[in-house]
Amino acid sequence: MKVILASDHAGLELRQELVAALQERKVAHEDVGPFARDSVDYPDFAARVAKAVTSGEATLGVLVCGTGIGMSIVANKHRGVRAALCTTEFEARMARAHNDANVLCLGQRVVGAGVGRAILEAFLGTAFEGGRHERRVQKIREAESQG
Ligand SMILES: O=C[C@H](O)[C@H](O)[C@H](O)COP(=O)(O)O
Repeated sequence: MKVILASDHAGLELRQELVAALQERKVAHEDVGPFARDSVDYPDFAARVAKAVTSGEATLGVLVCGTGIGMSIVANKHRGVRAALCTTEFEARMARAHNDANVLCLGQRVVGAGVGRAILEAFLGTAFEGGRHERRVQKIREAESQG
């Protein structure tokens, strides 16, 4: 498994915290920035992560902005991305188990470092259940191809 992470300026510190968590757990990852506090535009960084996930360059993506909302909106514009904005561990588990979410979005202005780490661990530690959920995820794919 390889995780790719990005943020905007408003998510930089939480992203760094999540990178540290992945390093501690020896999870393969790539941090694509930004690496300075200058104001940047979240769509640019969301696109980088979305492309890595849909191309297979990375297994899962993590995006952090102020609220996580902008990142989730942009990521979900990319075909094949199922981005989930999570504020709780429960949401993160369900996003993987039921929705086969492949990108986790977090808001640094919403959740603290400890909760953010716990959400990431729940997301990475939960597998897609398949079964009835596979049929529903397939309908998401069909909706994408119609859109
Ligand atoms: O959804 C958007 C994100 O929360 C951005 O991080 C936020 O809009 C950035 O705001 P500002 O430019 O005021 O730091």
